[in-house]
Amino acid sequence: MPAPKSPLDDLRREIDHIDDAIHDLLMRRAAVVERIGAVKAQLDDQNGAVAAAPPIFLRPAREAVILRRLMARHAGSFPAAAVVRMWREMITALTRIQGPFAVAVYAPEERRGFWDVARDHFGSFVSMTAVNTPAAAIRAVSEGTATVGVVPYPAEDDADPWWRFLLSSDARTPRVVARLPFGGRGNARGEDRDALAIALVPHEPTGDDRTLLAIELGHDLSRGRLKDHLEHSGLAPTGFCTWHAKDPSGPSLHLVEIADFVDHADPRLSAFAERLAEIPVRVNIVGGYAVPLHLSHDARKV
Ligand SMILES: C=C(O[C@@H]1C=C(C(=O)O)C=C[C@H]1O)C(=O)O
Repeated sequence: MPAPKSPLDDLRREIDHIDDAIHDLLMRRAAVVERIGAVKAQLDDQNGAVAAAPPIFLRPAREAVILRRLMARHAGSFPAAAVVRMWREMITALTRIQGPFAVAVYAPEERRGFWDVARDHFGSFVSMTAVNTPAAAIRAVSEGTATVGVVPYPAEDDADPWWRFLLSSDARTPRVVARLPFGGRGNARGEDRDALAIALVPHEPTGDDRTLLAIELGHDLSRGRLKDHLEHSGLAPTGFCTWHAKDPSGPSLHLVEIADFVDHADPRLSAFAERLAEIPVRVNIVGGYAVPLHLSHDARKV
């Protein structure tokens, strides 16, 4: 006599069908990503990319737009933060089928939190190396041994800020391209501040962005005045870090975060330079990032 049917059997069969459908879609998505990779490599060739430099397939802005769009339609009991984690694992896994991908993370013994947020963002199967200084992460990206570097979000008290090394407009100087975590810290260890991802890809707009400007001033100027000049030029600052070479009254370098996407052609930058006509000024776009998601579900708050 056949065993009586358990009420679980039908439901589990339904799960098996759903899993097949999800799996089919994942395989289909991989095939489309491969086609996108081929188009990107072709475009890179047409744009005369340096032949010796392998194409970089990562597009952090597109990734942010994908996740924002999904979170806007998300409903039901599936935790939103878990959806983001699954997509993050998938996106890097698929970017890796387009071409090489490796991450260099500033994660010395006592700062393991950066390793965790990098792993949450780039997935658990990507090649990831811990380095002991942010400068080493920058070097790895610049030399091509890493596709992405993960460095601490700048802080006011940094004695030797890493962002000073991103001032060159040379094609091998990495740009800031993302802020981590993008979908909440989850169970990442430590209370480290956020991290920034750097890579040799352009800073692209997503519709909700921050831009990091490095402003070199020939004479010292108070932060209040600098802030006024920026605001009057339409560039609303949301954060400041200042670095003085040696002499506090001499030239200073400011890293200013602007609450918008800004590129070199932005008329607000020329308006700003005009306002500062009497002071030698050099503005460098260090990159920027898509504003991270604000998810109500975070493991720490449960
Ligand atoms: C597929 C692409 O390449 C990468 C993979 C993405 C994805 O899996 O959706 C998104 C952006 C890129 O980092 C793309 O550029 O669209």
